[in-house]
Amino acid sequence: MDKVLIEQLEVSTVIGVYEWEKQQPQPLIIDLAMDIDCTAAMQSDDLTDALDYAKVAELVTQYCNKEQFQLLEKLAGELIRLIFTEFSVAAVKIKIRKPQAIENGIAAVECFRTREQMN
Ligand SMILES: Nc1nc2c(c(=O)[nH]1)N=C([C@H](O)[C@@H](O)CO)CN2
Repeated sequence: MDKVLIEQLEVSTVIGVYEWEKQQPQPLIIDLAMDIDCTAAMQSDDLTDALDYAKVAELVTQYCNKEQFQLLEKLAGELIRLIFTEFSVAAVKIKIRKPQAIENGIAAVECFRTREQMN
């Protein structure tokens, strides 16, 4: 299966379990890998036959700006659901890094779901 990727997308969102984390946004870095058949775009050279990664990046950024969750896992699941709703992709892998979470490393979650698994 072909993939369209977005790597190291920087977003800002209110996220965290603790009260101090709920007071202001913090940065997250998101990697996305979306399974999609690129045959039509290969043949036509037309963006309307492709998954427009700029539109996915804009949607994800805007969603993070306005929503608020406690866990990275919840945000990952909601972003996967949103991408399946808006775009014709067969599967999504998402990795969300939270650079400010731990002092001496970078915490992250990585989730993969097919469209069938989300139905
Ligand atoms: N698996 C997870 N563990 C933790 C999360 C999370 O979202 N998923 N979040 C926190 C806190 O919000 C932490 O980032 C504060 O530093 C702790 N563990």
